[in-house]
Amino acid sequence: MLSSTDPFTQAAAQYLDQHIDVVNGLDKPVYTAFEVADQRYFLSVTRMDDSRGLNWVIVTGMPQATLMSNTHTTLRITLGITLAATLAAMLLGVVIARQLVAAERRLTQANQQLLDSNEKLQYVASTDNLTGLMNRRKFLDIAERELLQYERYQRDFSIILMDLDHFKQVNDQYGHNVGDLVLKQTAEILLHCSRKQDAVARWGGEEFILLLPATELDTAVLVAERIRRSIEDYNYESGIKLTGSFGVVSLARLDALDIGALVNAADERLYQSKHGGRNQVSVS
Ligand SMILES: Nc1nc2c(ncn2[C@@H]2O[C@H](COP(=O)(O)OP(=O)(O)OP(=O)(O)O)[C@@H](O)[C@H]2O)c(=O)[nH]1
Repeated sequence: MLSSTDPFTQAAAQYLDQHIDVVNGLDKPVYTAFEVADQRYFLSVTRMDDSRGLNWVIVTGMPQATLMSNTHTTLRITLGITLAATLAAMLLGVVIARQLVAAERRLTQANQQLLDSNEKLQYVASTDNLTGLMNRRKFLDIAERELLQYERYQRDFSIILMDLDHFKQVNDQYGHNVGDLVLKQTAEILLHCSRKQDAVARWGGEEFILLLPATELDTAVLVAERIRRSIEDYNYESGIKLTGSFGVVSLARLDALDIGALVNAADERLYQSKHGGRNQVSVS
């Protein structure tokens, strides 16, 4: 019935012959395998009826070696693509991670620089550049805060206003640079005579101001006296001797809920000291 000498065709024909009953009853493809002359074949058999009523049996087959080689090639390509994709993804991940780390480092540095400049700006805005003491603006900030504390808790505080006596003569006699040095030395005396929590500021020129928190008038007068004596005893630059005049007030005694009024009252007492002969502390 079949004239082909091809072993696969022969084997397929033989298979169909032996299984013709099974093939006739097929409603879906079947797959099978067999060996012919030490060669293993895979076979797929599909039955089909066409529109003219003819019955067809479609047989496709392939030697195992060819099938395996095709499968291996497909597998190798799939594996190759997967490996390449994984490596590319890892590489991309590493590049992105490095970029992120670098960006974060730059952001942290910029943040730090901003904080540093902000700190410097605040320092410059609140410091007297000759003496290093706080300036008038910073002092007034602190005084306003103390005033709030007084309003809420009735915590009294005192102010000492001090002016060096005849300071003009220092400048005239020794020059402005020595005058500057004397002002710096005075600032050191004030810091030395006060507590850490006291606000010590340069009010302007050769005038200084102190705010003593939680300090009543009597204690503030003692502090002012201690400063007065220290200035009197101090040997300034070039052997200069100086004195200072003081005005002292406390908030509770004045009952003035206004820093301006408080400083004005201290200034009036300072004026009394000047007119009373200088080198003294005036209270009322
Ligand atoms: N070297 C120096 N002198 C200053 C500074 N600020 C103000 N002065 C000087 O301080 C002097 C103040 O003089 P006056 O206001 O007459 O006061 P005084 O000589 O201390 O006299 P009394 O206050 O009346 O005892 C002036 O000569 C100002 O030029 C400063 O930053 N450095």
